[in-house]
Amino acid sequence: MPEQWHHFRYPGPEIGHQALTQDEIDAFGLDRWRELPRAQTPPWPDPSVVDEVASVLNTVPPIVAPYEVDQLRDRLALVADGKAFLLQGGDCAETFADNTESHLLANARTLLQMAVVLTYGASLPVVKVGRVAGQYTKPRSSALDALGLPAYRGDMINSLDPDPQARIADPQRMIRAYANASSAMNMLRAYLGGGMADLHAVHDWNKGFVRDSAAGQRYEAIGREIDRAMGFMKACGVNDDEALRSVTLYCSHEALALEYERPLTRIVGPRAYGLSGHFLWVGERTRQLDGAHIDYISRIANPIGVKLGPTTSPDYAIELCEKLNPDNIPGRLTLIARMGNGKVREALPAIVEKVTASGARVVWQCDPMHGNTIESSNGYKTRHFDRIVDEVLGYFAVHRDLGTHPGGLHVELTGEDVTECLGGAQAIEDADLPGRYETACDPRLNTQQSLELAFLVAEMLRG
Ligand SMILES: O=C[C@H](O)[C@H](O)COP(=O)(O)O
Ligand SMILES: C=C(OP(=O)(O)O)C(=O)O
Repeated sequence: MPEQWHHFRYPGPEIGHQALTQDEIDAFGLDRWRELPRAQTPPWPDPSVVDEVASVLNTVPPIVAPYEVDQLRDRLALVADGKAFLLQGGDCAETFADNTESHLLANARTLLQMAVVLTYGASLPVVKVGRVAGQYTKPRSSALDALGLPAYRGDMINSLDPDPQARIADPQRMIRAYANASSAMNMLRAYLGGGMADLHAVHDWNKGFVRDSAAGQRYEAIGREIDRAMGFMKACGVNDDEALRSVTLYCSHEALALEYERPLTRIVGPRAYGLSGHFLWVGERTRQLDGAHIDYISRIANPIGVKLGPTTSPDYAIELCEKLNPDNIPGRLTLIARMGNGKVREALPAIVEKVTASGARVVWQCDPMHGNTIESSNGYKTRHFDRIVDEVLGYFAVHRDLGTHPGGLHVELTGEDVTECLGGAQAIEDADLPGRYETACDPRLNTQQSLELAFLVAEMLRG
């Protein structure tokens, strides 16, 4: 492993305790993005307020710790090597109003249930990453919404309220986003390390409206098998395995508002870490090779991801690997295919083939959501479960044909009983969408649909 990737373990030089000269700081190039072309820049009305906010964010304690970031990169290295699976999911757009204990726990429970289904079904360790504690920005296709108002760009930037004043980008929202992200992470760490994720409690995650569904019943059956296996282990004298009692849930979000990311980036020892989250990704609309976002993520030590839409060329993917992972560190780079079910079978193979032939060690991940967005007959932005499943099937088929590891799944989901995506065992139809359509941006899978998908993926991994 190259020297600069050696782990940075506590106790080591602590954040903020290093006396670096300005030249030494500049050498990290963390502000180079400011001179580069940039898509989806938040329309801040007054740059001086952005600077004031940055000076606050510069000194706050970070949301995650460098050693956790290193640990996630190591776990993702196992995924790159085909020895683990990456499950990433959560809200499309987190909101301040929904940053509640019940919402966070519902989402975490859904991820835990999916992870149990995958771990049990596929006998593979599952690395769990939430779209949580920072997923407060959204890239938009258009600067104006259907009402002609400035588009909602995520709670970190403006408000969802359909009011011209509320839609003005407000830099102070970055401080609220930071506060909400820190409290979310604080609560999740406490619950997941403190008994909620104990495998002895698998049945407790299967709550009310899910328990009675077909997916919930199937899950209960796995829960009973796990109970039996734990009883067996106990009888054998294996009683207190920490791995069965707590779970590490890493947090992730799109690195879109660089005015937020930069002050939360800290130089620790020989490297810079983006400490707003463990895993940061760059989206389909901001992945220009010479653009600001790719430059920023190239300079931090975090595990990072880039979304790849159907127009991605194999050459672009190679250049991306060279730029973002020149040392070819496994676990550093995740390539997230979001091609659409109609395109994945034709667009993905050449990319996987070329990247594999180059020797680049990446994590492959499938986002079956973002290429499958449609408008329902009654005007809702939605996705059909069948198309989501079909993209996952296509993605697995591509990897099976090429002998590569279909390393992970990236989905927008919620632990609430929403009606945002069509289909699934509940057979949600257009007319059902208004019932509980609560997302601030894109439609999410509800818990039952999420579990159904997890069962399908587990079967494919086993196969
Ligand atoms: O979540 C992803 C994007 O922000 C979203 O799909 C863009 O949505 P829009 O096309 O409604 O702007
Ligand atoms: C905007 C997103 O995805 P994409 O960049 O793939 O459209 C997202 O994942 O929130």
